[in-house]
Amino acid sequence: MLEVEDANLHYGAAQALRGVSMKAEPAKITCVLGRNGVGKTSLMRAIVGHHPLSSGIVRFEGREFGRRAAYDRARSGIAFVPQGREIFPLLTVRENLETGFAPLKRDHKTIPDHVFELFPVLNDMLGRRGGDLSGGQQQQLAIGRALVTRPKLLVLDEPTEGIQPSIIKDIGRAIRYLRDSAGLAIVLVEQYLDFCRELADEVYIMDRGEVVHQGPAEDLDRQDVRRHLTV
Ligand SMILES: Nc1ncnc2c1ncn2[C@@H]1O[C@H](COP(=O)(O)OP(=O)(O)OP(=O)(O)O)[C@@H](O)[C@H]1O
Repeated sequence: MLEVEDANLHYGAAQALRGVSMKAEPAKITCVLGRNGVGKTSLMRAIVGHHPLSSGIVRFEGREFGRRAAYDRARSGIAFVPQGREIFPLLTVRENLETGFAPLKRDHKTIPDHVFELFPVLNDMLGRRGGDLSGGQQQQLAIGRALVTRPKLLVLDEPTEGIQPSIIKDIGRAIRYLRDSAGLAIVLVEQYLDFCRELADEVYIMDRGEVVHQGPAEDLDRQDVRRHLTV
């Protein structure tokens, strides 16, 4: 469904991705791991169209994206939950969710029921400002907003960062539901290894802009694989 082939990405003279290839499939969770600054966010930004590749291909459902803009990719069914959540602090929870309507056709502009089933707190707080929510609630809001766009592929960049354990569990349950019941393809960038091990089907490990390991989640128990993740 999603294929990245031989991706290179630069910030000026600095190269952040070096020949990266990866895939993500429907009803599977693909985890991207690696230490700080190895290029995980850059890869996600290239997939969703926030930063252009210098060379290489991003293909979704058989179509090459080339230089297509982020909103166009959202319309094709890609949703992004960015690192740091980026919710609108002065908009209400409802208004934040409704920003997800942007890529939808007029008669699809509704909030799907499963958003409130997965995250009941959002229903309880619809009239509250986004900035008044806790970090964990904001993360649930960011995921909810992404689901409003009715994605086929959900890209999550470190959704557990700075979040309390009970909400991490809720987020894990939601991600599993989205894979198993909604059949979404999920790409998950994570630093929290146990969360990844519990959820992932396929794992990619990056180091210095390159993919240094690819394999099933069980590989994370191998010492030669783990060494890529230790400081
Ligand atoms: N906008 C930018 N301009 C210049 N360099 C950048 C920019 N964004 C990232 N970089 C650099 O590119 C490299 C990869 O960064 P990236 O954020 O993709 O890594 P990461 O693996 O997601 O790290 P983290 O886990 O800290 O989020 C780093 O060396 C970083 O300093």
